[in-house]
Amino acid sequence: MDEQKHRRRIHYRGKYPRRFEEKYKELHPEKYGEEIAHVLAKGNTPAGMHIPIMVREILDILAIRPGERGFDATLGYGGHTCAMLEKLAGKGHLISGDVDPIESAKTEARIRAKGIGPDLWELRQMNFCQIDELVRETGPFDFVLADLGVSSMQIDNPERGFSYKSDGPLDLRLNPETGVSAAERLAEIDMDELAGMLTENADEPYAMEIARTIVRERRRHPVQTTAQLHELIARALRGVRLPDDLAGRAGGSAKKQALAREELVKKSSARVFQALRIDINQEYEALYAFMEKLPDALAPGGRAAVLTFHSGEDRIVKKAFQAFFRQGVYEDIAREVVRPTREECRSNSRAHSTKLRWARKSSGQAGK
Ligand SMILES: C[S@@+](CC[C@H](N)C(=O)[O-])C[C@H]1O[C@@H](n2cnc3c(N)ncnc32)[C@H](O)[C@@H]1O
Repeated sequence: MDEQKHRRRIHYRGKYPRRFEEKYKELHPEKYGEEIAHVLAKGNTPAGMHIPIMVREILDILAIRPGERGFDATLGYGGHTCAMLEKLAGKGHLISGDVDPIESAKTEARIRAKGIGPDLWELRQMNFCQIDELVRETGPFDFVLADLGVSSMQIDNPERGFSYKSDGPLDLRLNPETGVSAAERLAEIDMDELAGMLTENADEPYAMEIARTIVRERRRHPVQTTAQLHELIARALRGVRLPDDLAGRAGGSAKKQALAREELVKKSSARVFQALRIDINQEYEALYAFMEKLPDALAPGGRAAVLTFHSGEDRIVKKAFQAFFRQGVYEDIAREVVRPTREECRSNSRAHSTKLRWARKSSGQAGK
């Protein structure tokens, strides 16, 4: 009995693990293979990993042949990079970029541990909006992939502040070594600009209520953690009428009404975090520049695929592909957005909102 208690104390300090590293056994795949398989079977992503989305569709579109040269603009956990490297079959060259120095270093170590050397694969810590500078050095690519947004490792790590689900500093920078954190941004932005940002970047229906509450409350308590921001969103929504769909489901039951309000706060929180992330990382500006520079980064006949996760991103990608197609720069583009299969969405809950678009550069075109 005593021995059992003693063993418990070693495994769990207190009823709940206090640190991210303790909570997630999945962070040590070598020790906890079974737990990881269990998490995957439930359609969830094990902590510290990212499951690549629409790999088969992307490989079909990019039609990579051994000997070609490519650029993966968003390395992340390296799932797509590894799938593309397999297609190269040891011949050709792939460069993978990412702005995040923290996760890139870990991914690089994992890829090098597979015995893949710099002659075949290189990492660049860079923003993909600088693709033109890269191409000046390397020459144009036969294939380019961009899988936008954030990786599961970034979202799941409370130290990065990407999610309200566990408390941590309100940072949200893809590269914490530069720029301002979300906490710093929230300390100085004025109310109208904040409301505008929430509407423009995430279609937040309660943008003004949330902006007003944040600006009023920050005088007394600067917003420095993810939990504080979540609490302010909940406070801002306390007085609002439940939208019809949630109210209808809740009916007259007080318990169901409370659950419906929780759901409302959860949805708004997800949107507010998304809007802030887009703002402080200047994601729309980066994507716009990337899409503008992409034609010159592709060799004649070169293929590009872009995965997006919300309507703001998809709009920029769609418009750029269509505009260059009309000019004859691309000889073909996706007429319809490509979506993940139902099976993929079931096995990876993070695939639901994914949209894939592609373009092929005209064979006769060197530059735009
Ligand atoms: C969805 S994840 C990519 C996952 C990856 N395809 C995989 O298989 O693991 C998106 C990645 O893009 C990076 N990223 C986002 N915006 C970027 C930008 N403007 N330039 C470079 N990397 C960016 C993020 O840091 C993140 O690692």
